Amino acid sequence: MRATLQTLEQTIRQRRSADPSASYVAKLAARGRAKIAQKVGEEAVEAVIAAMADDRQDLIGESADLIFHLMMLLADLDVPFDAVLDELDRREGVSGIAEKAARPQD
Ligand SMILES: N=c1c2ncn([C@@H]3O[C@H](COP(=O)(O)OP(=O)(O)OP(=O)(O)O)[C@@H](O)[C@H]3O)c2ncn1[C@@H]1O[C@H](COP(=O)(O)O)[C@@H](O)[C@H]1O
Repeated sequence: MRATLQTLEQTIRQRRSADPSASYVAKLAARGRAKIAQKVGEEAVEAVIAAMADDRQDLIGESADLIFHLMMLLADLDVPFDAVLDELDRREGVSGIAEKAARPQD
C-alpha cells in the first residue's frame, strides 16, 4: 500500500512546478494553501454523502479524491506522507477508548 502512496507523493512533488495549463497539481498548487484545504473539505463531504447514500462505488471514487487532495495539502506544508503512516503505526495496539481516557482533563 505504501508503494502507491509513495508514487503519488513523488508525482505531486514533481508536478507542483509543472505548467498549470497542463497539470491539475500545478494549477491547484498555484491557487494556494487555502484553496487546497478547501478542496480537502469538499472531497470529505462528498465521501460522507456517498457513504450515507450507501453508494460503495461513489465512496471509492470520493475516497481517492480525498486522499489525493490531502496528499496535496501535506506536500504544500512539506510534510512527508510517511510521517502520517508512522503516526498510525505508533497508535497501533493503543485502544482509542483507553487513549482518550488517559488524556489530561480540560
Ligand atoms: N490522483 C489524481 C487526481 N485525483 C483527482 N484529480 C483531479 O481533481 C479534480 C477534482 O475535481 P473537481 O471538479 O472537484 O475540481 P475543479 O473543478 O478543478 O475544482 P473547483 O475549481 O471547481 O473547486 C479533477 O480535475 C480530477 O481530475 C486528480 N488529479 C491528478 N491526480 C494524480 O496526479 C498526477 C498528476 O496530475 P497532473 O498534475 O494533472 O498531470 C496524475 O497522473 C494522477 O496520478
